[in-house]
Amino acid sequence: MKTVPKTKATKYNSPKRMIELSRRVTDKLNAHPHVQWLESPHAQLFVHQNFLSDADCALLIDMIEADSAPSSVYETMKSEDFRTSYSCNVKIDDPDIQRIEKSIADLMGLDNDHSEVLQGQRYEVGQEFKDHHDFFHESEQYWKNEQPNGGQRSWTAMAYLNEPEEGGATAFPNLDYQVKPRKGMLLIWNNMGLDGRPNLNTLHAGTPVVKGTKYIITKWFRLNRWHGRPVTITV
Ligand SMILES: O=C(O)CCC(=O)C(=O)O
Ligand SMILES: [Fe+2]
Repeated sequence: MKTVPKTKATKYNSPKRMIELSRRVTDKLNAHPHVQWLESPHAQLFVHQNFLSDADCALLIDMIEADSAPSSVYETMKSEDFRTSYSCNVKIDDPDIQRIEKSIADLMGLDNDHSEVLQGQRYEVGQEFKDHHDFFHESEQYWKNEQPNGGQRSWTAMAYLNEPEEGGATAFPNLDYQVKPRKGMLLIWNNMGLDGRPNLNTLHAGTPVVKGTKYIITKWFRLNRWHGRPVTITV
């Protein structure tokens, strides 16, 4: 696996604890009858084809749509120009959201309070999320702020809420994988390598939607407890 140059091991990125997490999650997922391992020597990726019910997909889409109304919205990443989709943090105190969040954390054997607030995204035709890593690049300025706020991102879970008519696949260029959106499907991967350090081969993109609309939810887990609260912007 291709990993980043060695940085100092701290409680915010501890490779030892990342390796423990990796074992815990892979054991849990490998034992699950409906989870498939997407075989790759370069990264740990899994898929659950039928994770979310149609009703849950519908209520999540409704929530993403409602959030785009000109009222009070949560917004964190809109400023990143490589991400042209519309994104929102869903209502964290909604009982359905809490149930869905818990079901993802339970499936993976991870603590829900180590994950960031569930994020919803809508991509219209032409919108995309260009090549990026979900882990934090520890040489960047933002890493200082993220350290006490849960530390490094460990695992990602993302679910497709619908199927755009064309385009919108999630591409992993270093792994030669393109995952085509399927309604209710959950895609899970480890952002760390087998050495417990950020794995550059997890580079991925939400490719442009060609026809239709794409809706997803993403959940990023941290090594430690996440204390972040979304910033509220009133439009
Ligand atoms: O839209 C996609 O397929 C990828 C989304 C993604 O990479 C993310 O939310 O971190
Ligand atoms: Fe991502």
